[in-house]
Amino acid sequence: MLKDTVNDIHIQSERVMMTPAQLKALYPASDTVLDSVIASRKVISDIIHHRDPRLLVICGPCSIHDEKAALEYAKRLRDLQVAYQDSLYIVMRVYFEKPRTTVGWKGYVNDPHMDGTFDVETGLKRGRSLLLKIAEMGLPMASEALDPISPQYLAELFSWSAIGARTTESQTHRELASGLSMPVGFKNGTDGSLSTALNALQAAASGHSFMGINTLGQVAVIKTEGNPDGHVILRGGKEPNYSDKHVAECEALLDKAGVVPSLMIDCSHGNSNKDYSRQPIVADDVLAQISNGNRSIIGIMLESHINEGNQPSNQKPEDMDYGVSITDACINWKKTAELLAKAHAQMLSAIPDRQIAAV
Ligand SMILES: O=C[C@H](O)[C@H](O)COP(=O)(O)O
Ligand SMILES: C=C(OP(=O)(O)O)C(=O)O
Repeated sequence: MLKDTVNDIHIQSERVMMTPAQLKALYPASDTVLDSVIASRKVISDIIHHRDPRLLVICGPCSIHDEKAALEYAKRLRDLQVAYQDSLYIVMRVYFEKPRTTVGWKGYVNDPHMDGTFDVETGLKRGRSLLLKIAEMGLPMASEALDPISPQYLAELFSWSAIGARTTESQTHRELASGLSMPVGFKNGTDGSLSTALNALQAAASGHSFMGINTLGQVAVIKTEGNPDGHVILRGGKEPNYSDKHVAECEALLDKAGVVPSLMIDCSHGNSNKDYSRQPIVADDVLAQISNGNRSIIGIMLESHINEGNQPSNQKPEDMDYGVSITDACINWKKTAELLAKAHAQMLSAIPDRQIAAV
């Protein structure tokens, strides 16, 4: 075949995929699962709007690469979710799509075999099947909305989403967030810029019209209503930004913009200086702020796995250590359980003071 010298000159190949509707038919969600997703999105919205005084905890591996380990982690987390439900609302990070600073493995959907074969359709199938298994345990799940097409395949099973530090400034992601069915947190920029997240929050609260796909896989103009459950996530940048001084600065900006004074602190990434072992230090500081009367902090994020640290992603799956992250380093299960037990105790004492009127 003659190579077209005008169009697609940098495209090597294309593969037509099954539609979102076909994937959903292959891996259908039961009414019980869908009801629990609806209920958990409502709880999270209530926390963001200060109608529920509990602390939202988005906790789990930096990325999913192994179904067995993900399910074992989910079972353990579900036990703590039930045990601490009076004080914490625990949601598992089930991150299938990874943004990269330059290049690297882009996640379970993009390359599920981790060998550069980019078997996206298998990634979506495995992803949806795993989400259903975790949802059936009754554990709500969180993701990063990175690819603008994949939500049609997977988003109905997520209760919370993040727009990441590398995409908060992107119009595509703001439009996407404006139409997502769950609450969305916007990270500050990788350089620490708060205005990036604040602008995103405001942009996504508005309705937009943009090109996307529908559930039948057809290209469509999507008209959205705007997402009323946006909030900022402080994740640090050139320096950490979780201290009371940084929180006060963010509160002042939210106040000036007339938006709901709700923010989450990511204890990892720039806030831990990318040293996973610092996450409990950040969490301690945040919990102390809450104990001292802070009202705007509605949640924390933790990168946690069964075993600590991380390992290279370019090994054969059989050579990989079980339950160890292949992207950012994570705290292990023991540290996670200790941290959540402490958070539970501190939030139980703080909750009576957090019973403030709806915003
Ligand atoms: O949370 C994960 C990482 O911080 C993010 O995907 C960027 O990773 P990278 O800098 O290793 O590419
Ligand atoms: C990529 C992530 O975070 P950030 O956008 O803050 O780097 C993440 O939470 O996985």
